[in-house]
Amino acid sequence: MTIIEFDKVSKSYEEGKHVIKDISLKIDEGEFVTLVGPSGCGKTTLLKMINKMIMSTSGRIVIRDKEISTWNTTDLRRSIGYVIQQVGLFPHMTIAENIGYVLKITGEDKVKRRLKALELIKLVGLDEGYIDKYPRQLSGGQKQRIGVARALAGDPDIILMDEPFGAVDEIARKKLQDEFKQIHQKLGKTIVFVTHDIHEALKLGTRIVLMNSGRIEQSGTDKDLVYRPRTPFVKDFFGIKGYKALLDENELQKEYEAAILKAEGTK
Ligand SMILES: Nc1ncnc2c1ncn2[C@@H]1O[C@H](COP(=O)(O)OP(=O)(O)OP(=O)(O)O)[C@@H](O)[C@H]1O
Repeated sequence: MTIIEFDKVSKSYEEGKHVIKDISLKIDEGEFVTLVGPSGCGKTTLLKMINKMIMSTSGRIVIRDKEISTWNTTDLRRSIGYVIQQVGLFPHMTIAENIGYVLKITGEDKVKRRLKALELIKLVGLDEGYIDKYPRQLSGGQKQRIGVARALAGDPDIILMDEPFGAVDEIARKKLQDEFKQIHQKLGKTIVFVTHDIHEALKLGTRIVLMNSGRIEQSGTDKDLVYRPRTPFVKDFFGIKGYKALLDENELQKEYEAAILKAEGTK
């Protein structure tokens, strides 16, 4: 069932200069949609229109069967998790308090908030011992995990993520991706995830939406985009990186071993 719908949506920040151009897109419940494309193509603008952080200039946006202008902004935002690159944890609050913040606003008692924080900290792969620490005592990757836990605290059915793993190192990033993919499979939330990283987009998305200058160039599965590109732009964008991303770890290992054997044979 459709949970987010864009119907001929456009956006201009300056008169006559559209950064989103007539986009129509339907996202079903439980989908993991990655928005990918070159810098400035409009990914963040499109994402922020879902929780009313940016208003469209024309067209219709429908969230859970309700036209966006009829949503109370606070209600809408509380029902949608939001994770960005700089998670912005409150420095003077413990991790438990940070995770439980939304629940505090909605009136949950302290015991329930702590139980929820404990459940979520484990879900995002951290030891429960971290619960009484402060953000400054955590690494960048750990802070991102708390950002994810906090976004899940209010049990939203939609989660928006804008380059959430962009600032962490390569190894931590890969681990976060693997774990977050599992969390999605387990919880079945609808995720809209902005990234400029081809590998990340293909690995995480059940559907990948490639944007180009404010339009959708192609939308489909990883195989659709890499093996069946509809335009030269799609083909060029994914290129060899796309093929590599679709090879699984075993195939990559085999490729690597074959390259070594070949190199040794030519010594
Ligand atoms: N508040 C704003 N005022 C004017 N122009 C803006 C504003 N925000 C974004 N833009 C412009 O709109 C276009 C799309 O920006 P957006 O941030 O949505 O792109 P993006 O694909 O997310 O880029 P990136 O990958 O670099 O973050 C860009 O040309 C940008 O300069």
